[in-house]
Amino acid sequence: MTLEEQVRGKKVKLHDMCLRDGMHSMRHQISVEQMIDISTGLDAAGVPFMQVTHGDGLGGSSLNYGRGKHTDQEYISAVASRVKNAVVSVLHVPGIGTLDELRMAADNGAGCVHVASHCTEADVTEQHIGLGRKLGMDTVGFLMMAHMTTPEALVEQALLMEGYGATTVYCVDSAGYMLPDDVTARVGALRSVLQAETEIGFHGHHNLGMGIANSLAAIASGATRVDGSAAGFGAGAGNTPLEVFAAVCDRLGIETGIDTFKLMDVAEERVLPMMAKPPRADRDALTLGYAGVYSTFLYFAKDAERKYGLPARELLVELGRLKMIGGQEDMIEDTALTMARARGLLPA
Ligand SMILES: C[C@H](O)CC(=O)C(=O)O
Ligand SMILES: [Mn+2]
Repeated sequence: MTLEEQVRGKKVKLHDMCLRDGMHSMRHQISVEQMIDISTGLDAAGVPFMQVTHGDGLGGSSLNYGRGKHTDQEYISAVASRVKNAVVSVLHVPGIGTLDELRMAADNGAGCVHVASHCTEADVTEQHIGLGRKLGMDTVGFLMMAHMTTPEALVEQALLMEGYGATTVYCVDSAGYMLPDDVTARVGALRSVLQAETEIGFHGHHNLGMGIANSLAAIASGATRVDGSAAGFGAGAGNTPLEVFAAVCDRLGIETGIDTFKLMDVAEERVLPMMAKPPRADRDALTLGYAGVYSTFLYFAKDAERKYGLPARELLVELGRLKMIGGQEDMIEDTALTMARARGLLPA
């Protein structure tokens, strides 16, 4: 079967990430006014879900991850009180965010939660998925850095999340490392084992320029939810550019319910002007995808380059070799210092 034959007529829910994943590229400094401008535009374009929080999710505003311009509560309440149809979602990483913060998000109008863990650590999500369900939220298990484990092992983790109550489970290509066959293997494995009523999602990064191709592979393998960002605004080289993906879906007969021209206008007129630096696969962002490194490490590595004269690309390759994962942001500085000292860039 051709790809078109595999996907034509499928119904897919697109989820915009520019106001959450894009936070990484803005060092978490998006203003409430920008949030309102963009979220109301996305809503009018018919985007069914949009995510709003600090880039690292609820409670992310900290020394380790970077302080946010506003609190999560300010962002969530501002957006949720203005959008008419879209569901406002939050990212929630147990250990960064607390159960109280999840309650706060629901109280302020968030209707969906992505409960995230590293792809081999789903057991930390039990209480949080349970609370999401109890609060009546659309509760999603979000398995990050999914390239670091096998399809079979990913299925085991997804089964845990499903058992805790997640009604959707995501395969997350946090590093933008996967190629379409990697996505097909993982999403296909999830689809063949999880219950029929459990939805499968895919969240891509565009570090190797594969966001669109990988999202199509996910749909062909059974995913019904796909994340992307207007104007591609996300960590690393950005997420799957949502307006481009919506246009591709139109061409292939995939039903998204989105007004593609309106979404293009939001990307062009509201998101693009906000970006200090539009994400692109420069040599550092490309290295994330090439070496399988967490996309959110990009700006930390660029900071280390400025401070110590250590090429960001070389630091990222080392972080990949050390298999550093989300939550180990403090180790970026540590590794940079070790490398800089070893190279005589700093006193021993
Ligand atoms: C905290 C990360 O930005 C979550 C995410 O979007 C990813 O893993 O990708
Ligand atoms: Mn992401």
